[in-house]
Amino acid sequence: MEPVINAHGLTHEYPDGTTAISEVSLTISEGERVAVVGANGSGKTTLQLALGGLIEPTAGSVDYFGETTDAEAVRERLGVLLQDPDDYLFNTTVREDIEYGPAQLGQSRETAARRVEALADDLGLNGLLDRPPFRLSGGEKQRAAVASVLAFDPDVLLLDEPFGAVDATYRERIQRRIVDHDGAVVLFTPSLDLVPAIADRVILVGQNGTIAADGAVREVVTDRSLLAEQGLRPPPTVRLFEGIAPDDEVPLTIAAARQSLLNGEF
Ligand SMILES: Nc1ncnc2c1ncn2[C@@H]1O[C@H](COP(=O)(O)OP(=O)(O)OP(=O)(O)O)[C@@H](O)[C@H]1O
Repeated sequence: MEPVINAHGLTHEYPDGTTAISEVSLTISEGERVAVVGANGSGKTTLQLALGGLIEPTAGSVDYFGETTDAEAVRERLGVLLQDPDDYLFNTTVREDIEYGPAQLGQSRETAARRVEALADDLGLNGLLDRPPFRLSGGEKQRAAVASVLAFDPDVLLLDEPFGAVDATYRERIQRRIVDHDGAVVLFTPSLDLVPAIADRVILVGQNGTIAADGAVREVVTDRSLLAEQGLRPPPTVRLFEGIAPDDEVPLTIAAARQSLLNGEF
């Protein structure tokens, strides 16, 4: 698989002297779904900003799509969703916010309108499209921000906690959109709970902004001592089946756990 992001020795120190990430090297390949997980303050957001080309790291570099090119040159292929939805919603109406990406990319009005309509249907934004974004609730704003990033169908999604404020219905829909996305997805989250349902690979950011682990989901989420060292806990099914199912068989999602119980496997 072609690399879509290649980071070499990324280190970032904020002006007050805090080193937020330290010597991070990683490759994300085409079509991969990766969760970057770490405790609060471990450096996930800083890493996202550096990978998305939104900060200039103190040291190291990032290149994209197998070429030595910077984020500016590939801006329209990267969909970066930051923690605060207000960073995305700056037009007069929600509709204009969602149409903004496709319009910037020169897509036709019809194509943009079709994508807006499909996203609005799926993410429950239909009744909200003509409202100013500041008149939305927290969860509605988050859904609108997710829609605005998905609207231009980027080759790489870098998503910081896209469902923190969102209820169960829309959490599932956003989850499905992420899983069905054709390009690469990198999800930044402080919790492993939803990770097995979304990602194939987990990168653990240690408390000092270095990479503590990088591997297949099962391998990382069943390593209890490693997770405890990083202030994290395994997903619910791994905790539930501890001592009941071996690590190489333990169901990693609620759906898989239910199926294995129905089958009388454990
Ligand atoms: N603008 C800033 N100036 C100085 N230090 C900062 C700044 N932003 C973040 N930090 C510090 O850098 C470190 C990493 O922060 P970062 O926001 O990247 O962590 P995070 O893993 O995203 O945390 P959370 O899960 O709480 O969102 C923390 O120690 C934080 O206090």
